[in-house]
Amino acid sequence: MTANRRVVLSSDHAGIALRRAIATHINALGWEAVDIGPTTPESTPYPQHGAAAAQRVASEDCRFGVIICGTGQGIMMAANKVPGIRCGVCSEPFSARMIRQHNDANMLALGARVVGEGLALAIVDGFLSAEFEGGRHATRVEMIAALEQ
Ligand SMILES: O=C(CO)[C@H](O)[C@H](O)COP(=O)(O)O
Repeated sequence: MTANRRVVLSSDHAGIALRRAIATHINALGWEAVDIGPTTPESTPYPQHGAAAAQRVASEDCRFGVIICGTGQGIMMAANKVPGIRCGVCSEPFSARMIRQHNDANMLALGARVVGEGLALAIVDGFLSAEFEGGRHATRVEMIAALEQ
């Protein structure tokens, strides 16, 4: 499958079960889940996993990323340190649609200790089905990019 249908998935130890459920769901939707782990349940620091997934998106090897830790917050913070990444934490589908439509987000962060599996899948659906609207929002996204200089 081409890079523009690939979704990289990563998590810390808190997000392993949810990550696997999301990978299965993403594949069933016709995207290709690129699950970069971790696979074992030992405690593992979220910054390295957020950064690893973010690099796959920033390098355009994958179109989107979905990253998971206990709250989604720490792994989101790490991912957003990688130039070109726009990642938001979402706990409901409306925000997941809006970060695509208005913010052109390329990564979604979820909290495995915040949302259950059913809600998480609905959030992923919202994120993957929405399109960036451009227009006035493009100017604002360009302003975010300028902050990276
Ligand atoms: O949510 C997180 C970061 O934002 C982490 O998953 C959480 O801090 C891990 O905690 P613990 O080491 O107690 O499992």
